[in-house]
Amino acid sequence: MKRICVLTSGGDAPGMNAAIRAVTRKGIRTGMEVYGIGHGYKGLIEGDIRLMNIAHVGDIIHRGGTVLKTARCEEFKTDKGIDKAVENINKAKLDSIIAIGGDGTLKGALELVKRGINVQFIPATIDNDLGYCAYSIGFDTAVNTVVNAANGIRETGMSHDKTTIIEVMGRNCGDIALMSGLAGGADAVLIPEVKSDIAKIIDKIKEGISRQKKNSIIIRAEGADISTEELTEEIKMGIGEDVRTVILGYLQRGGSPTALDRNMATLMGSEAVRLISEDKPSTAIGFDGQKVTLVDLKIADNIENKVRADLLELVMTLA
Ligand SMILES: Nc1ncnc2c1ncn2[C@@H]1O[C@H](COP(=O)(O)OP(=O)(O)OP(=O)(O)O)[C@@H](O)[C@H]1O
Ligand SMILES: O=P(O)(O)OC[C@H]1O[C@](O)(CO)[C@@H](O)[C@@H]1O
Ligand SMILES: [Mg+2]
Repeated sequence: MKRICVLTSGGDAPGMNAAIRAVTRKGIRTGMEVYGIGHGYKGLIEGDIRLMNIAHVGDIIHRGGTVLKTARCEEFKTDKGIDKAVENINKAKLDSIIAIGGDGTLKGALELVKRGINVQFIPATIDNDLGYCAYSIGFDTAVNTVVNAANGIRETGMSHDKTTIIEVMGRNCGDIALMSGLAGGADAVLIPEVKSDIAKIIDKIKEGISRQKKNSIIIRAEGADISTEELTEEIKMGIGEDVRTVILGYLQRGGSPTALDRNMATLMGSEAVRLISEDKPSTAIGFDGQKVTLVDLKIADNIENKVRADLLELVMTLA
């Protein structure tokens, strides 16, 4: 009987629970013993390893967050920390680890692989910043959350003739800003990957004002090259009108996962168990829009993430 374990690491992402459910239930029903690790790599170091059963993952498919809990664990970035984790993995006689998280979690998984542990990686981060795959679990829910917020902001902005700057998450990746800007009909989007052209944005908003459109929406990714405060000041001065600012923050990480995120999580979780049952090497699992994709885990970490920068122009053309 194979003994496998599942953990969630880094920021939580909507859909992580659906992935935990798929891994646990498919694992058990394939004849495996499935263990859950609490608080990601921290739990591996501390030996927080518990046996899961079918009921443990009941009623979670629709919930955001992660029932296994998650953490950012600095100790796991040290040899001492990783060695302790490997010791616990061997002590518990675990055949394979299923790690669910973002780019940092992938780096951590690579360290385990270097020490001879079999790891199946499932991408789950609202940032969508993993270069080896087109999509990460949680991104769709986060974008929908931003778009819903932008809808409300648009209504009050329209009523008061106000321009609003919305700051969104994404760390060094502009995908949340770009895709929510496109879906929310924003007037301009600022992302970390592209130098911001404030004069162009001001001209665009002024053009709107000249045709009586006084409620523009600008979406700024948190990693963009100008701060929200500076941007607000510059736009205020440039258009000669008051500007409001909304920082969406953690609400982008919570919320019930969309059907897309649940299904991605379910398919990838199921695939991870299949790979282990067939004794496959460590793999980074992904999705290309239609089907699950597989990349050698050692290669996955070196694939650079590319942003659809051309969409910035499209946002402004359509505004
Ligand atoms: N270079 C590394 N070596 C070993 N472990 C790492 C490395 N980088 C990150 N990790 C581990 O992975 C954990 C999660 O990484 P990080 O905090 O970057 O989040 P993430 O997985 O990228 O998710 P998100 O970006 O969505 O929050 C870290 O706290 C650390 O324990
Ligand atoms: O949870 P923390 O440590 O505040 O991290 C926030 C970061 O995590 C993310 O929400 C991803 O999980 C990023 O978008 C953001 O930069
Ligand atoms: Mg990350």
